[in-house]
Amino acid sequence: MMTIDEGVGHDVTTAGIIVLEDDDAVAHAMAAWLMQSALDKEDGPLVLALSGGTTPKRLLEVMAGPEYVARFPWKKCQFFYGDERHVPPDDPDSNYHMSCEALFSHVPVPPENLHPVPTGGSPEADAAAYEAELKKLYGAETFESGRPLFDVVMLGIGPDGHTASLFPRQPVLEETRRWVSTCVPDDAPHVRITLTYPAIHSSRHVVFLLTGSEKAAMLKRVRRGDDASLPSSRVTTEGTMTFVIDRAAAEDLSDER
Ligand SMILES: O=C(O)[C@H](O)[C@@H](O)[C@H](O)[C@H](O)COP(=O)(O)O
Repeated sequence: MMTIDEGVGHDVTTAGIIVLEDDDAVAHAMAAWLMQSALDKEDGPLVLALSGGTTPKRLLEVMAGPEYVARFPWKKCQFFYGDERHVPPDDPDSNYHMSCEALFSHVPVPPENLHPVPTGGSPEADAAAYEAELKKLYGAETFESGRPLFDVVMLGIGPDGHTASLFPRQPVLEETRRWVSTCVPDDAPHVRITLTYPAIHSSRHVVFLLTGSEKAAMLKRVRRGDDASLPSSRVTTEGTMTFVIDRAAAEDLSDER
């Protein structure tokens, strides 16, 4: 798989940051990199964990464009979700719903390549079912280092420093065994189902997508890495971690680059 800076056509700094002009540039660069990675992959499908949120939505919309409909190897890609709200799949708050509206209802992806988080049972049972689905794909009950579950895990960062549905102060942050867990945020609606830190760790690439000046201060805090109460700052991967951001989100990082 090509490195992200080759794919995006910009240098990644030693700190693992790529700064592009604006949210549109971020979306287009990520879409191009994902397509090339999927085309290049020879040893099985490209396995993605998608994120909810506004920046990924723009990326998915770009991937619904004619060039991607025609050239993206849809059959070669397995689409999972980093987290989900425990709501029906047609709920406006569902990440699956958002991804279908933005992308999947417009492209020739085989339905069996879409892996929405189940939300029809209890949150605990649905989390366990999603974990079982991931274990089936992986072909083992425990992670082996050097054999990542995901090719790419896409993440955002929320205003309280959460990522996926790993929210501050929640027990899920201490999970070491489960791959998928529930999370009940203090002040966000809906029970969530989320990948845990160990599942995110089993990846070739973790990519944080951040755009807009409202992300700048939190990004600086996360990048400082000295505040373990911010869930985003505790994400690790056995592969590479890259922040693909726009100028506005980068405005507080001048001392880092
Ligand atoms: O919303 C979700 O489904 C994700 O759980 C969440 O982690 C999201 O990625 C961040 O809150 C950033 O969201 P924005 O990109 O919309 O700011």
